[in-house]
Amino acid sequence: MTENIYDVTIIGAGPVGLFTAFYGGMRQASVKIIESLPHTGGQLTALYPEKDIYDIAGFPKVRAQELVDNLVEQANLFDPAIVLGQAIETVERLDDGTFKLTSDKEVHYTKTIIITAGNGAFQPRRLNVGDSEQYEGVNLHYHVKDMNQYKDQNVMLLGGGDSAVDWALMLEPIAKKVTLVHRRDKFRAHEHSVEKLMASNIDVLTPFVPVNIEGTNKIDKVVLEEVKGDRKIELEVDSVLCNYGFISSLGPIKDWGLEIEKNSIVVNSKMETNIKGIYAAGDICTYPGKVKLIATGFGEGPTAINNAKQYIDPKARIQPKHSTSMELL
Ligand SMILES: Cc1cc2nc3c(=O)[nH]c(=O)nc-3n(C[C@H](O)[C@H](O)[C@H](O)COP(=O)(O)OP(=O)(O)OC[C@H]3O[C@@H](n4cnc5c(N)ncnc54)[C@H](O)[C@@H]3O)c2cc1C
Repeated sequence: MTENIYDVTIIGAGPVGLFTAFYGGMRQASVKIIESLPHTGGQLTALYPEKDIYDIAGFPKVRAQELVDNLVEQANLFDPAIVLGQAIETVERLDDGTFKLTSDKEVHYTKTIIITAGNGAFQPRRLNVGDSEQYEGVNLHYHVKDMNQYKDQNVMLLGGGDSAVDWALMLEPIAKKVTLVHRRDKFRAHEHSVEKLMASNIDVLTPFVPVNIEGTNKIDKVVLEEVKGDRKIELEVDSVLCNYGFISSLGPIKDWGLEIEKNSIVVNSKMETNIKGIYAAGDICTYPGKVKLIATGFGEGPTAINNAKQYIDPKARIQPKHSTSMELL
């Protein structure tokens, strides 16, 4: 079993988790990173992939998803194990001092843990209309895994943010027909995308909400109702893509015995929590003067790694060698 015990397991593959994974590799730790969503990137990918960020050191401007792609490329220099689609639920310290982490699907063994869980595990906000739950993964989806799955289909998208509008635009050339339904006349998405939407062949239905779905083995029909009106529309669909955003919750991590203050994990200047061997960094952690920014998390991750390294091997230096002295490839 020893080969399955990682030096560091990072919970959460947001920007801070990804950079922490890179840094762990640079300090020659074996690293596993576990994320509840089916993709990396945390808030950047889930909430604002197309927005430009201006306060990342060295980047006058960078698109959120581009920053995530770069962080993944940087982390992959050291080949960390990346586990997607698993929310970590419980932790147990074993007799030899290592930890056993249990997700909703698997167990993981590790010498140290760095929690970079942001606001907690992200889950898509669900449709909750009729018995919609039974169609999840059949023809009701919350993520696009493969655009070609929608080839020549009648696709209905629900939502008014960037994800809904961007996916509608991307699916338009592939699907037979795309309908976008939003409960308000005004879209929250980027102005430029909304302009493109209005000039496209996408059927935009506002202000409408789905009130019922009909089908047997899959959703065949969606019933829409006008908000504050009495118009009803029934539309036949092949697939429904719901983009109502995400909800996040610290969930079971709250019960691990960690010191929690206002939904954040209390750490000291070494990023240590009150449980030896467990560290926290990024939006999830708090200490006097903490600010929740990507830039601060990018400093906290390396601090956590350097101290975790010394926890595993008391002879290891906290102060790392400079990356410029590393020979890569
Ligand atoms: C609209 C918007 C604009 C922003 N603009 C800026 C900006 O311009 N500059 C800036 O510095 N900051 C900005 N921020 C804030 C920035 O996004 C956060 O500070 C940053 O995402 C924090 O990174 P993180 O890695 O700590 O957490 P997150 O990005 O929240 O990632 C945490 C990840 O951990 C996962 N996770 C949580 N719990 C578990 C679990 N139990 N098991 C497995 N996985 C788990 C979550 O699913 C999530 O993917 C913005 C935020 C928003 C919403």
